[in-house]
Amino acid sequence: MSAQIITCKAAIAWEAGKDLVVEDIQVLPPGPDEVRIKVDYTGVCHTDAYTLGGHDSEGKFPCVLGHEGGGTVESVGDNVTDVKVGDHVIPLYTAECKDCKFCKSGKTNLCQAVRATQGQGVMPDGTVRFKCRGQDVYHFMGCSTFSQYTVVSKFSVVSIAKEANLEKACLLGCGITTGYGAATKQRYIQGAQVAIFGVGCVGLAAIQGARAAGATRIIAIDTNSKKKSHAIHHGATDFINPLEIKDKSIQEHLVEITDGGLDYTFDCTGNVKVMRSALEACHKGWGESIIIGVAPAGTEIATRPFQLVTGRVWKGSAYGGVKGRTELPGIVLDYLNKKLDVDTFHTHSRSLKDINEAFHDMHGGDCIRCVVNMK
Ligand SMILES: NC(=O)C1=CN([C@@H]2O[C@H](COP(=O)(O)OP(=O)(O)OC[C@H]3O[C@@H](n4cnc5c(N)ncnc54)[C@H](OP(=O)(O)O)[C@@H]3O)[C@@H](O)[C@H]2O)C=CC1
Ligand SMILES: N[C@@H](CCC(=O)N[C@@H](CSC=O)C(=O)NCC(=O)O)C(=O)O
Ligand SMILES: [Zn+2]
Ligand SMILES: [Zn+2]
Repeated sequence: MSAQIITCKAAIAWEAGKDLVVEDIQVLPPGPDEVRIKVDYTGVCHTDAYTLGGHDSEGKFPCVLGHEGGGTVESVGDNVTDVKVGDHVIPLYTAECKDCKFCKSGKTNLCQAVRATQGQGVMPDGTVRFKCRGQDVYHFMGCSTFSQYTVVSKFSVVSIAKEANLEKACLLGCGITTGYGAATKQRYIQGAQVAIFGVGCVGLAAIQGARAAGATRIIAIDTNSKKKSHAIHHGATDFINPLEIKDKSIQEHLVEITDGGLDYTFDCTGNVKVMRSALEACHKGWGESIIIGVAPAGTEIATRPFQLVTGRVWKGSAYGGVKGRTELPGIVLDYLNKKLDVDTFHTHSRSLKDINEAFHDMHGGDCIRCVVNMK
């Protein structure tokens, strides 16, 4: 029997800068290369707030935000073979087609098969699967997990072990995998001195990745001293609140205490001034700074070119460099085998009707991740 339109609840972002509105939405059946998912849980990431705040140059409204979900496959299109009805799945905002130039390069996880339409808020055929009050509603990051049901491309979803609790595993859809992957994928991190700027969900996961990969000194830097205990729990050896450093910049302080600078630094704030500090805290000749944070539209990074001439490297990472369909099931197994701590990132819970409170939680200073129960 072919799939029908589903009417369910979703949190609609009608316009930038306004609260989400939870109301009925119609979710169309999946196309031949698509998967319809019953979303069980979703995290709320800083990037959702960034787009809702009007800072995303790709932001399209009205839309269904959310990209850190876990759910169950409800129906699949005729050409879908890798996931089946009833599977537990994670939607992937970084798709993996396994066939494009990017996927086949072996150099990047940035599959381009659906990226152009994803950025326009539509499915690969150029149309949407959401309607509300008779109006088309855009998709977001190819996931739109703030709806009880969503439709994604078959390249943007992966099945995971059913033993993994989706209330926790949903966080592997973005924040944890992003930080953990970005650190573990650095080639020479074993024995390295590392600094992580911003220790929210992404930064804490980067600390955990650096520890797992054998970094010997891991310096956590955050303007919120309440993050210190979380940072130490995940493996930081030092915690610095940059607001407490007087008479010198944080990068000067870091260069001093590390005998010339860090081997690796990670920006997990999205603040372009912090990105500069992170680059300039790197060791001359070889230090590498990885930008993970997403900066507001219109902002730009700056440093003296001499910083790069003298051997520091500035680069970036999306979704931790992880290829979702190939690698995420193994990361979920690491979680199940207790090699990766996921549970302690889940500090707050909300129901769908209270989803706006999850955004307030995020800015409250004591929240790592708020998980929304979509039932
Ligand atoms: N590249 C990618 O694939 C991804 C990027 N991101 C981006 O990564 C960034 C981090 O995300 P997330 O962990 O969810 O965000 P959080 O807001 O949870 O964490 C950021 C942390 O940085 C702190 N901070 C703010 N300003 C400074 C500063 N000047 N110096 C040091 N610390 C500071 C914040 O403190 P306070 O709480 O006081 O504000 C907070 O503790 C965001 O920009 C997000 O959009 C997220 C996921 C994937
Ligand atoms: N749309 C923005 C850029 C937003 C961005 O950089 N997104 C990250 C993921 S953030 C997750 O929480 C990312 O993966 N970027 C790579 C990509 O292909 O989008 C803009 O237009 O600036
Ligand atoms: Zn995110
Ligand atoms: Zn691809």
